[in-house]
Amino acid sequence: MVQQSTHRIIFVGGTAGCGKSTIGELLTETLNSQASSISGDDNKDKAGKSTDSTKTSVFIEGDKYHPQANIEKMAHGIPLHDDDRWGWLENLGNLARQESTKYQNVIVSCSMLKLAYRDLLRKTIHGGSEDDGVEVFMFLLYNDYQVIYDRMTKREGHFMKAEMLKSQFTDLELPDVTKEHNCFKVDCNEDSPDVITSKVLKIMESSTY
Ligand SMILES: Nc1ncnc2c1ncn2[C@@H]1O[C@H](COP(=O)(O)OP(=O)(O)O)[C@@H](O)[C@H]1O
Ligand SMILES: O=C(O)[C@H](O)[C@@H](O)[C@H](O)[C@H](O)COP(=O)(O)O
Repeated sequence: MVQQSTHRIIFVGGTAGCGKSTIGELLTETLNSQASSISGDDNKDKAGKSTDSTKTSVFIEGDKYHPQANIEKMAHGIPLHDDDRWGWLENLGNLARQESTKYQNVIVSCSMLKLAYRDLLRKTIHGGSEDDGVEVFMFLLYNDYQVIYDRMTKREGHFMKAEMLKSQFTDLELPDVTKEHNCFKVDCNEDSPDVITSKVLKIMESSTY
């Protein structure tokens, strides 16, 4: 079990369109609701969401932190290269670390397709020491190409178009949990966001600290 005093940084990753934002947001809301029902603090807004004063978890949408040049590249259908990604990943790692001093759980959506990207995130967060009271979890949401492609063609107003999905699958390096601590592939199939979020929570619950 994760110790109560441990702050968690939970990355939700995978290819474009796999559901990072959807699951990241739902996971954050679920953790906030759990915390407010445990504390008996029922400060909810009209939509039933936890209010700021009760929040123990925060969501960071990784796409919001891309430099403009990256957004323009992707919007023009040009896949990013490693050199476009290092600075973005480092910023996200630093931001997550910073937020973890304020929140019990920091949830970050970030594709982190390659092992080297995940290594950089872990290194940025922990520096030299992993014994720093911050536990990093990484989840790579996985679904069949066609399922994601179809969803992306229906998604409106996003800079990333479905045609970019091929290059995302080419870059994708799925994790092997025996080699990457606390890094898990989550098979999404046709599961609903609620079911996927429960899977993620269950994995964290059963992981040892
Ligand atoms: N489990 C799911 N079942 C059905 N549709 C989903 C599911 N997860 C996400 N979606 C839909 O798929 C699209 C892509 O999801 P999104 O969260 O934006 O992915 P990402 O952040 O990984 O690019 C959105 O239109 C979203 O509503
Ligand atoms: O919502 C999406 O479609 C994705 O999140 C998408 O925006 C993309 O995956 C990365 O943010 C770009 O970076 P990568 O090329 O490193 O995935």
